[in-house]
Formats: sequence, C-alpha cells, structure tokens
Amino acid sequence: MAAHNATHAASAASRHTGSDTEGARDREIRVEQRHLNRVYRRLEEKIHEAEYLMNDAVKGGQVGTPGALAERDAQVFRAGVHLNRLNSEFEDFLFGRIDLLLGKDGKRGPDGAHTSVEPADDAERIDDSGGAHADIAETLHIGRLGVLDAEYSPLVIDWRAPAAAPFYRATPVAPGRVVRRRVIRSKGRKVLGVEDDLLRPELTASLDGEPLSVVGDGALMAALGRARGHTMRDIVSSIQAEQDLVIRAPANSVTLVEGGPGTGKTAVALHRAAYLLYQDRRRYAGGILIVSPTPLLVAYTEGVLPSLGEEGQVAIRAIGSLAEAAEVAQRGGQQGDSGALVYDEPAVARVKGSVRMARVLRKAARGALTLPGPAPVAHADEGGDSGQLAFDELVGDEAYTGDSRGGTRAGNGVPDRLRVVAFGARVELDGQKLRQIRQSVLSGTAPVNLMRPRARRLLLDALWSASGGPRRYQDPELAAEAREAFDEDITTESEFTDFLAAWWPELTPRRVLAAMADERRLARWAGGAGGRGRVLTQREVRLMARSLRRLDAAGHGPLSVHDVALIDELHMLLGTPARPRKREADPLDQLTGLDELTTYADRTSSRSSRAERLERLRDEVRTDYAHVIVDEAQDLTPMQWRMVGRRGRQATWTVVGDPAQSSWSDPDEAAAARDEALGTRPRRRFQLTVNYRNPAEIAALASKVLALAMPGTSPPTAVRSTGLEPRFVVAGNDPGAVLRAEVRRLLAEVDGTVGVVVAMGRRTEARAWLAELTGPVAFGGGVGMGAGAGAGTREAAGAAAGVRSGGSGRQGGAAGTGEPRSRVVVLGSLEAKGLEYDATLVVSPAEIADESPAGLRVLYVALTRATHRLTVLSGERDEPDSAGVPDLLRD
Ligand SMILES: Nc1ncnc2c1ncn2[C@@H]1O[C@H](COP(=O)(O)OP(=O)(O)OP(=O)(O)O)[C@@H](O)[C@H]1O
Repeated sequence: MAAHNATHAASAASRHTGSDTEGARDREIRVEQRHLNRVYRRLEEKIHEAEYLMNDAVKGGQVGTPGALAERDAQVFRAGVHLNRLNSEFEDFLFGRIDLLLGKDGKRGPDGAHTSVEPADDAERIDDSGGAHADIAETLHIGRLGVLDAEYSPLVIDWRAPAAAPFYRATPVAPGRVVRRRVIRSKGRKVLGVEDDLLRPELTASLDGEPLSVVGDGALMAALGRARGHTMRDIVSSIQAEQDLVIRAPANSVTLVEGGPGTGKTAVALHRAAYLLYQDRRRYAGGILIVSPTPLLVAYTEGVLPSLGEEGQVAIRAIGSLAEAAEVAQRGGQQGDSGALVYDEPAVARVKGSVRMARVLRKAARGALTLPGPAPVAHADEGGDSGQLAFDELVGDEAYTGDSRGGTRAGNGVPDRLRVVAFGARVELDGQKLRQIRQSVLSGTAPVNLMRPRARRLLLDALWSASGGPRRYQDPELAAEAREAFDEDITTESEFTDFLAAWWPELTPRRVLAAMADERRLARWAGGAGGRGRVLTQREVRLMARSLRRLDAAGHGPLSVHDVALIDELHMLLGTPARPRKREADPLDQLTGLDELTTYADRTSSRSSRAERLERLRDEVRTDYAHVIVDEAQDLTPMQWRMVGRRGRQATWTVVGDPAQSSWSDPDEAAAARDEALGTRPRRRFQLTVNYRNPAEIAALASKVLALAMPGTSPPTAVRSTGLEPRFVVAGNDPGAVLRAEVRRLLAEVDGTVGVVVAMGRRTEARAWLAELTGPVAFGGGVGMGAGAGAGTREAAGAAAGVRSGGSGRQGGAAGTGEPRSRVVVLGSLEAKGLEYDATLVVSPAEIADESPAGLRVLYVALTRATHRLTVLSGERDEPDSAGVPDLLRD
C-alpha cells in the first residue's frame, strides 16, 4: 500500500461543511434517493413474484397427489411469507453505505460483494508531489435485509453479513478498504439526510471520475443528537467498532462484556441476538433468552428486535418472571403475567438471594410433606407482624412421635397411622413404621413429588408384611399371585388412596414457600445438618418468615422478585410436572435454502399475532435455550444465577454488566454462582469504554460517586458535552413544593421525559408530592419495599416504560405535547436500572446510598440516567454545602 501523506489531507476528498453544504447535501440526497428507488422497484418485483408464486401454487394444488398438495402448501406459505415481509415498511430500510478501494483479490462472497478486507497493492496512485489518489472500486449499501438485483448483484447488504462489517469496524487508524462511510436517514421511500465519515482524509478519492463528496459531521453524533422515541431504538446505523466486535463475537463459548453506564451494553446485547440468528438460524431455532432486570426495561427494549427483523425466536424476560408462568402468576391477584413486581427490603433480599437458601429449600421441599392438607385461605395482613397464617400453630416432622391425637391423624392433620382392610382382615401401620418408610424414600435424590410411586410401593410392602402374607405363602409363584391380589385389593380402597394423597401430597413450590412464613418451621429447615451449623441466623429467619406473610397458606399472593428464584429452585426440588414444551418446527427448514428476504419473524407473523406469540413464550417452560443473554448481570443474586443457569445448560452465553452498578451486597458470592452457572465453557472478555448517554458534565459528577463506590475504577469516556452543569437544590422545610418546582423547571427545559429517582422507601411519599403536579404522573413498576402491590400493575409498568424513553421526545406522542402526565416518571432507585431520561432529578443521594450495603453503587446508577440535564435535590441528611452540593458529591 502506498504511504499516506498527511500534507495532502486538506486537499483530499471534497468535504462540504461550509456554505456549499446545503447544495452538496441535496445533491448527495438525490444520489441516495435514486438508489433507494431502485431498491423499492426491486422489492416490488419480488412482491409480484411472490404473488404470482402464491396464485400459481394455489392453482397447481387443486388436484394431485398428497406430495403435490404438500408442495403446494409449502409454496403458498413461502410466498405468503415473502409478501408479508416485503409489504412491511421500515423507517429506514436502507441506512448505510461504504465506498471502498479495490480489494487485494477479486473474490466475491455469496452476497455479491468483494470479500477482501485489505486494499490491493495498486489501489492507490502516488503523484509526483507525493499525493495519494485512488478510484472508488466498489460501493455497498447496507440495510436491514439483503436485496439482490435481477443479475444477483447486491443492491442492499444485510447489516449482519460479513461484507457489512467494515461499515462498523473501519476507523481512521485501521480503515481497510473503506474510504467513506455514509449513514443515510430515510423514512419509508424518502431519503431525508446523509452524514459522512471520511476514513482516509489524506487520500484524494474519486468516484466515477468526480471527487468524492463528504457531507456532515459523522454518523455517531448525528445519531446521538437525534430525538429519541418512547422506546429504545436500534443503533444499527451507528454501531461503533468496539461494540461491533462484541456483536459479531463467535458464540461457541461465553462472551463476557463489561462497560460503564451508557456504553451500549443493552443495545449491543440486543443486536447480538439478531446477529446470532442471522449467522446460524438453524442452531438458534432452539431459542435465545434475554434476561433483563425489570419489566420496565423489558418494555423499553422489546421493540428493538422487531425493528431488526427478528423476534420470534427471542424471549426477553424480566428476572422476576422467569420461573414457570403458572407458578409466578397468582390467581385473582394483581400480578398477572408481568411476573413479580414486589421488591423485598434489602436485608430480606440478602437472605433470599444468598446461595445458602439452596440448602434451606432442599430441607423445606422434604419437610413440607408433613404440612397439613390445603388450609383455608387466610390472607395475611401485609403491613406488620399481626398477619397470622392458618397453619401457624402447626408443627412439622416432630409431630410424628407416635402420639396419635385424633385417631389416624396427628395434631397437624397429617395421617400418622394407616389402617386398611385386605382379604377381609384389618392391617395397620403405626406412626413409627410410617416415619421409617418416609425416611427411607427420602434418602433418595429424586424430586419429592416424583418419589411418591416409591413411597406407595414401600407402604404396600410393609402392609403385606404386617398382614403376615410372606409367612403364609412358601411357594414363590403362589406368593407373587397372592401379593398381586393383595395390592389390588388395597389400592382400590379409598382408605389407602386418601391416605397416600394426605401422607405424600403433591406439593407446589408456592405452597412450600408459603410454609416458610412460619418462623418455627423455617428455623427448623434452616437449622443445619444434625443441628450443627445453622444455615440462617435467627434474625434472618425472622425477616424472611415475616416477608412471606403476604402469601396465604396455599401460596397465593404477590411474590417478590427474589421469591421467584426460590420458586424456581423449589420447582426443581419438587419436580412439579412440567407442561410439555410446544416447540415449533420451522417449516422452512425443510425447504431448500433460505431466501435473502425472509426471517423467522416473517414466517411467524403471517400465522399469529405478536401477542399470541408472546403468550406462547410465556407459557413455555424452557430449560434448553440455545443462547442465553444476561443484561445487567452484576445484579443477579446467587439464587437468580442458579435459576438462569438451569435455562442454559446446553447454551452458549453472552453476559453483559457493570460491577460498579451492582445492587447485590456480596459480589464474590454472586461471582461464584455465576461461574457455576457458566460451567467450564471458555470465556472471551470485552470492555466497552465510551459513554453514549451522559454528557461529560453529568458523567464527571457521577464519577465522584464511582470513586467512593469502587475506588480505582475508571469511568467510561463521555462522547459529548452539552455545557449544562448539574443543578443542586436544597429541599428545605417543604420538600414536596421544591420537588414540584424543580420538576416543572425540567419539564420546561427538555422536550421529553423527566425521571425522578428516589430511595425505594421514599416512593409513596414522592408520588404524593408530585400528585399535585398538573395531571397524574406515571410511576415505575414495583411496589413499596415489603408493601402490597399497589402500583405494581402492568399499566403502571407500561405507562412508565412508555414515557421512559430518555430521548427528547420531539418525535411526537404524548412526550411532545408538553403534558406532564406522561412525561414525568417516579422511580425507586432499583427500578431505574438500565433506563434513561432526558432529565433526571435525583432526590437525596444520601438516602439512596444509605438504603443498602450496595447503596453507593445504586446511587451511581441513579446519577447516570440523564441524557441532557441532571438536578440533585438534597435534604438535611445530605449535608449540603452553601452551593447545595451534598457531601457525597463534593470533591
Ligand atoms: N453506537 C451507538 N450509536 C448511537 N447510540 C448509541 C450507541 N451506543 C449506545 N447508544 C445509545 O446510548 C444509550 C445507552 O445505551 P445502553 O442503554 O445500551 O447502555 P448500557 O451500557 O446498557 O447502560 P447502563 O449500564 O447504564 O444500563 C442508549 O440510548 C443507546 O441507544
């Protein structure tokens, strides 16, 4: 390659940023418009082809053999899918273009583009004065789907194809063949704008004999400056090189991605899912699971994959709705299918999330066999200690001491004696014998509900012995016959079947969890083997038992986010029969080859509505995903890692997170659980370093908290600056009035959303303070710590998610109307995870920091949510200085 000569940089390609910008821009827009018109003409041809195929197939299948009919169905289906896809208009179907030098070899890939990454040796010419010149040898347009023209030349390259990689990867330091990278903004069939990056400024490049034109300031800034919508947008047109490396990383292992706030981890995770499906659709037909921390973040992000043409095989689930839907959803309650929305207070969350719970649950799953039959529903008082459950006075295994109060039932209502009549004689097993049998069965390792057949067999053996049967029949054959008749005699008697149902009941995870609301019982289950080594302290037992009193005896009632992992663990220990998985065969897999214009979304969207598909995903018990993506991985507790791990035993993984934002108090314990979930698979690590969300002014303030929370950790570099410093205000005697005034101020300053982030325990109060603001305010999903599920409705989650876009909201919708109703969101600090707002108002940093052992890291999250403006409101506890700057945020 010829050496680059910096002295020619100024005279290189013609950059239009001055007064001639508009003319040049219009000219370039016209050029791209012509190309887009060609693309749409080609798409229309494909639509006609598809329609023709469809009609032809329908006609051709009127008569014929079953084989011909099947062929017709396949053809009709395929054509329908085409039509469906082609008819769906993208906001920006075509979004990129790269102009390339001649490649090293002349080889072309399947999409018709040259494959060589490096330029040919003679791609550049050096003139007498040492200046480098080159002709553009190849121009590629990048879009959401690949389109070939009638001669099989590429009109549009799919963004995930190898040929599109240079669009994302090329930098001025390592440009490869790329001379100019262009981002094209279009809506439907109309090109609205172009932004260029020149990657070889030292080169004088020409295209078709004309100097290469360069318009605008570059793709990224254009993308970041654009108004944001109500939900997360894809970043397909401005993926940066370090992000692209993650998106396209090979998936045969574990991809671990770390990066500070706003570095695009969530965006990258979503694009990676789309990329993996494109790369190997057959392999990922097994499904991709994306685990998200909150329903709010799910609602915010779930539109990204459909915008990339993918959704059918990707399930985005909040960690609180990951367990089997039937277990999590409460009947007749507020939760519906949003999963758990209740947050436990930090001390309780710490107990429930700890890996020690696995030992407690193992004991509970066995011990719960001696719970009485379903107790009458008794709703506990949510608020305090007064909630007593119907089975509060009951005791567990210790009841079996041969004391047979009440005939055949122990004081706890569980039978402690079995009396049956066989062959006309009464046969009986006493409490001690029954205990022996139970212990013998429980010495096995099978799930408790699946041990019942063995328990039944041992009971029959014991009854046979007690009846004297073995002594009466010397001849083995006669003995076997008599035993068979004996068993049949007994097992058809209701005494026996009723006994078995009560003595070895089928347990549900909810019921066992609810049983832990009894402090004495829980203390026993948490007692450690042989009374040695208590698993939970007395205080932990008390806290946990109290938190479970929101469930009735059968386990109905709202689950907390942390309860869900316990339910899932119990599900495994009990072996509640799983509903069969309704796995869909991909009908196109059987056809030859996949057309460049189809995706799985095509194939499914013609068959069922999106809602139905989501419903189906929710109903499935999936333990065999092909790839698992964990977002905000730093927040998973050890028990949650166990739950997620069970869903990806055979999977490859992508794990994205930021230790500095972890709300979990014991990162070492969580890391050990994570390692166990990921097993011995090799790891590939990536670091994202650029903050695309926060302006430098806000990032600088947040980095002060980072220095306290994680000394020695470098914050990511903010990519832009607004000149707007964070504002500090002291609440004084009337915090409500000050808060309202500050919110009004922010509403006037930004066009879009305002997120008010408060300590979890302050949410109800903050909501009341803001209720006086004109119009109601949307509140974050979730409910008060340990309180009822008042605000945890789907509507609240939806409303909050709907306005939480973090963009300026100028794109229209309620955010653009100036109505406070849908522009202000009140969130607890834990609910703010992953979200972003145009402006954020953080109320009392000290209160947020003091709320849990991980409080400083939670505060770091709160301070990094704003895309434009940040206000910090301090109370006395914050010890603000004369400028209102709280102690925690001073230098
Ligand atoms: N390459 C990019 N081009 C345009 N916008 C981008 C790019 N990368 C990230 N962004 C934007 O930056 C914002 C932050 O991205 P994202 O939420 O994925 O970051 P994150 O690392 O998950 O943050 P956090 O850790 O705070 O949750 C989003 O608005 C996203 O669209």
